[in-house]
Formats: sequence, structure tokens, C-alpha cells
Amino acid sequence: MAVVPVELGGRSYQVRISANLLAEAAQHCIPLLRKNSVSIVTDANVAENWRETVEASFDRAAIATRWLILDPGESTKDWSGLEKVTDWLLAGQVERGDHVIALGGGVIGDLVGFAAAVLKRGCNFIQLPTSLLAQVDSSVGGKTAINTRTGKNLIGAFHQPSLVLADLSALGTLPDRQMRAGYAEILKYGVLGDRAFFDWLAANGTAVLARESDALERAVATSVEAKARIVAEDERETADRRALLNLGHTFGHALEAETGFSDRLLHGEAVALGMVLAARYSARIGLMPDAEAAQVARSVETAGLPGEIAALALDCDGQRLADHMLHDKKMDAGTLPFILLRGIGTAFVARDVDLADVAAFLDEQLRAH
Ligand SMILES: NC(=O)c1ccc[n+]([C@@H]2O[C@H](COP(=O)([O-])OP(=O)(O)OC[C@H]3O[C@@H](n4cnc5c(N)ncnc54)[C@H](O)[C@@H]3O)[C@@H](O)[C@H]2O)c1
Ligand SMILES: O=C(O)C(=O)C[C@@H](O)[C@H](O)[C@H](O)COP(=O)(O)O
Ligand SMILES: [Zn+2]
Repeated sequence: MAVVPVELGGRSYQVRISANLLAEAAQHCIPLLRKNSVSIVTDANVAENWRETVEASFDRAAIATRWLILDPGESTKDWSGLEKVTDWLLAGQVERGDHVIALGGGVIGDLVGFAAAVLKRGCNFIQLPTSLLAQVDSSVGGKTAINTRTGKNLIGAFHQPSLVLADLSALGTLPDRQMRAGYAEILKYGVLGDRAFFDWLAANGTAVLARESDALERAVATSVEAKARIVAEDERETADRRALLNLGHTFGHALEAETGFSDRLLHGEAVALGMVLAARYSARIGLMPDAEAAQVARSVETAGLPGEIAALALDCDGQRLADHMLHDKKMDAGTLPFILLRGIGTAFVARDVDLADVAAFLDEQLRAH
């Protein structure tokens, strides 16, 4: 088992990465539980595949499980989803000192984490991430949120989990499209800060996507280590450090908003497109060689991820996408910082980007090919 500590003083916790952790969930959680019952929130797809395994683990430990099963998909991460979760936790008389369990992908983790942040002004929670994306990214670092009509993750809180169990066996039932979406956030760690990892992924990405155990464990552990390091340095994204994890997201969130937070474009797919756009824009303004931007695009396309926004056939122009970006949480005194690249592995926060120029660039990209 790989164990990655997230060092945050009194809010520190471990991310445990291994096969079969859901089957052993109770023994990992017991030291944190104070009662002989636990509340677990999941979605219907995850429940169908993994409820029995998790329930059996708690049964063996004589801990009763209460279940809330939500609809799968990004649209669950909204005000009505939040109301469902908080009402259900209140009905179960969950106390501040209790640990609620989020079993699922990033949608369940973000929603349940936010519900835990606000329930009775804050209760504890444990992340049992079951998608690749949730294991390498969303379950770690304490960003919790819901989407609103205005945009992505606009209502939320920083609220750290007490424990994260990333069970690699869970990925056995994850659809291939979702594996590829999670892989986009893995690629992100290479592109933003680790050229050697980017090169390793070029050689081993196919094995990761095929769920070959050694490659998968190394990719997940390397990603979580990178995220844990950055989060420990800048938990609340105030020091131009954690913002690097937002590489591809300014473009990506605009695309998600434009496609209505739907299955038409998954978060990881939007991030893949966003990384290609960030790389191409960096090359366009002379920050990095065109050849490196092309390498980023190739890494995305080789993984079977979308790399060209023209292929989305969006009914909008670059200005409309730029308008979505004005709701980005990185907005600072009316200007929008962008995460750009000086090369693969050297992302930085650029504070002097001309949004009108970005809109013109997006117009070209929307028409390209
Ligand atoms: N908090 C953060 O730091 C952070 C980081 C990255 C992404 N996110 C958020 O995460 C969300 C995306 O997460 P996601 O890609 O996991 O999406 P998701 O939660 O919608 O899960 C993807 C799909 O896979 C299914 N699924 C999950 N695990 C499964 C399994 N083991 N077997 C079968 N089906 C399974 C789900 O039911 C869903 O249909 C977005 O809302 C994004 O904004 C948050
Ligand atoms: O943990 C972070 O910090 C990230 O930016 C990780 C992203 O992959 C994730 O999608 C995050 O939710 C985006 O954050 P936001 O602040 O732009 O909503
Ligand atoms: Zn993301």
C-alpha cells in the first residue's frame, strides 16, 4: 500500500492507495468513528458495483450503514443535491464529531464534502474515491463545491477530509471514457510541474489506461504526491502555488459551462482541451516553443481525449467563452490570472493576459481544422 501524507498541521490526513481497500473500508475507518452506525452517500452507478462490498465490510465490524443514493452525473452537484444530502444527514442526526462517508467520483466527493463543511457549521468526512479522477485529484486537498447557473464550483468551501482510501480495484468497473477523463488530470501534473512524469506517461499511459496494476499505482501515487505537496504549501490558493493545479481549468470550466455541465463534455475532457489551449496560447504569445505545445496536444490525443474545440461544434464565439471566464474564482481585482507554460513542466501564474486576445485566439481555435 502507498501512503501519502497531506501535511496540514491539525488538519493533516493520509491518502492510502492500494487494491481492495473498499473491502477493508471499515477497519481503516473505525479509528475515526465514534458510533456503531455510519452515513454513506454515493451515486446509483457506484452503489450498483460497490455498495455490497462496503456494506459487508462494515457489517463484519458490527457497524450499521445508512445509505443515500443519488443520481449519477455532474448535474447532481447543485443546490438541490446539496439540499438532499444535508436534509438526509440532519434526519440521521449526524453530529459535528461524526464522519460522513463520500463513496464515489468527484461529483459525490465535492458535494458531500461541501455538505459536511456546512452541516451544523462543519462535520467530518472521509473520501472513498471510486473514479480515477477522484483518486488522483478531487478527493485530496479539500476543495468542495457545487455548481450554479452562473458557473462551475462557485459555491463551496475549503474543508479537508480526515482520510482518503483510493481503492485501485474500484477502477475495474469504471467505464473507459471515465478512465480517460481521470487520466487528463494525471497528465496535468506532468505538464504543470514534472517533465519526467510527462515523459513516463508518454511511455506508460497505455498501461495506466489499461489498468495494469504497477503502472496504475505509480500514476495514482505520483499524482497524489504532487497534489499533496502543492496543497501543503498553499492550502487556500493564496500564494500562486495551488493555482497551478488549475492548469487548463480556466478554459475547461468555460467549456463545461457552455455545454451545460452535461455528459456532452466531462470535466476531465474539458481539462484536456483546456490544457491544449493553455499550451497553444502560451506558444502563441512566445512563452514556449510551438513544438512543446504540439507535444501536449499529442499526449491528449494519444490518450483518446478530445484535443480540438472545433470538434465540439459549439454554437458560440470566443468572446462568449471569455465571458464565462469572468466568473473564475481566480479573478483578482478585476483581472483574470491564467496558468500558462514556459515549457512542459514549468507552469506559472500569468497576471497580464489580455482577455480580448484570448477571445480572438479562441475564435481561431473554434474554426480550426
Ligand atoms: N475538489 C477538487 O479538487 C476537484 C478536482 C478535480 C475535479 N473535481 C470535480 O470532480 C467532478 C468530476 O469527477 P468524476 O470525473 O469522478 O465524475 P463523477 O463523480 O460524475 O464520476 C464519473 C462517472 O463514473 C461513475 N463511477 C464512479 N466510480 C465508478 C466505479 N468505480 N465504477 C463504475 N462507475 C463509477 C459515476 O457514477 C459517474 O457516472 C467534477 O465536478 C469536477 O469539478 C474536483
Ligand atoms: O485542487 C485544486 O486546487 C484544483 O484546482 C484541482 C482541479 O482539478 C479541480 O477541478 C478544482 O475543483 C478546480 O477548482 P476551482 O477552484 O477552479 O473550482
Ligand atoms: Zn479538475
